[in-house]
Amino acid sequence: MGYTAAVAGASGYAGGELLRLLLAHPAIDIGEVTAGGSAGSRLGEHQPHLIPLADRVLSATGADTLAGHDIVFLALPHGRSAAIAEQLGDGVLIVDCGADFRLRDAAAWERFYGSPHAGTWPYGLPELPGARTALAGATRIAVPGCHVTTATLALFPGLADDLVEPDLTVVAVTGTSGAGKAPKPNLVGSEVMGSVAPYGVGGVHRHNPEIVQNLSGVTGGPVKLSFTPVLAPMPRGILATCTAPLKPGTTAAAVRDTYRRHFADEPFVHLLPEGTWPTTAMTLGANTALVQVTVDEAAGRMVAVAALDNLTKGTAGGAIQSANIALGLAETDGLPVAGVAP
Ligand SMILES: NC(=O)C1=CN([C@@H]2O[C@H](COP(=O)(O)OP(=O)(O)OC[C@H]3O[C@@H](n4cnc5c(N)ncnc54)[C@H](OP(=O)(O)O)[C@@H]3O)[C@@H](O)[C@H]2O)C=CC1
Ligand SMILES: CC(=O)N[C@@H](CCC(=O)OP(=O)(O)O)C(=O)O
Repeated sequence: MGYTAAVAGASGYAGGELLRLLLAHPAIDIGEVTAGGSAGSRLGEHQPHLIPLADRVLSATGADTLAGHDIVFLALPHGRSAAIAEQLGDGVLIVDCGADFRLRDAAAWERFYGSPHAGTWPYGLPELPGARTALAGATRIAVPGCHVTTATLALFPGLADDLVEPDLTVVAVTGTSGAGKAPKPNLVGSEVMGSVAPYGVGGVHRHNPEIVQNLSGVTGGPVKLSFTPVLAPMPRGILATCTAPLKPGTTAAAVRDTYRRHFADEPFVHLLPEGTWPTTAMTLGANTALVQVTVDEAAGRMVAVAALDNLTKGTAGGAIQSANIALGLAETDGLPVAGVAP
């Protein structure tokens, strides 16, 4: 059976990546494409790489333009999803790339986002234990933040198998497209090029509570996290270096075996061969997350590194993967597994 999907925020980075992937999806056709201030203009003005869609005209984002589709992908600024979802009703699958429905803890939401909590939707990270069951048949999906997907995939097997203490450090280097298309003061070209810069330092980044939510869900107990994002002069990609203290008796072989087992049946998450470390380049344009793990004996810590493309597995690809599960399609439909190299 064929489905039709609308994409809201089609002029932005996440919307553009959704459209690129949906063009190759065997069971989903592209319906309405919508935007904010760009409504009325040709899609080709904003996404010149999407040749087959160049002459589509962006419409205004609203329940009227988004209604009548089987699926609505929302790639809008935070805070816009609840009103749209309410007006569209229950008979449509809504997949929100924004943050509005990711957190379960309303107090944490208010502390990090500074606005009232909209609610919680089934969480779109299929590889997390139990997630596929919650996603099957869902009509609402909250797509994780891109740093969150990277850190969660790097760390959850070690925590799930009780090999490490839940006292975690994550340093995640990210490309600039994670910040969206709208101009930002710290994203002026001459300041980004030729330099790397930390931001959101000291536990204040809004992905902190989401990483903790995922990993404390795995351990069933509290999780301590120090998370530092670092902006790098590249358009796409995230590489997260994650460490945790080893529990007594944990060996390098046990760590490797655990990661191999957890990812064995995953179509998109792979433990690389021993000695090969992930790079962002290996994942560009693919829905993959590539992981390597080792033990730093002298420091007594596990070191897990994960790389992914923030716009693909980190947003649009992850959104489509979860939508495939919700609709009962093959999870891999329309999703590339090979990156672009060099
Ligand atoms: N970029 C990434 O790596 C990731 C992004 N996300 C999330 O995806 C969402 C989109 O992000 P991204 O694509 O990067 O952002 P962009 O700034 O690139 O795009 C934003 C889109 O939203 C539209 N828009 C802006 N304001 C309004 C409005 N008031 N009403 C309707 N449409 C509006 C814009 O249209 P117009 O051109 O008309 O302004 C544009 O299409 C965000 O919630 C973000 O947090 C999630 C994970 C990772
Ligand atoms: C480089 C950069 O600024 N990246 C963004 C993360 C993008 C993301 O995952 O977005 P949402 O959680 O907003 O959906 C950031 O760190 O805020």
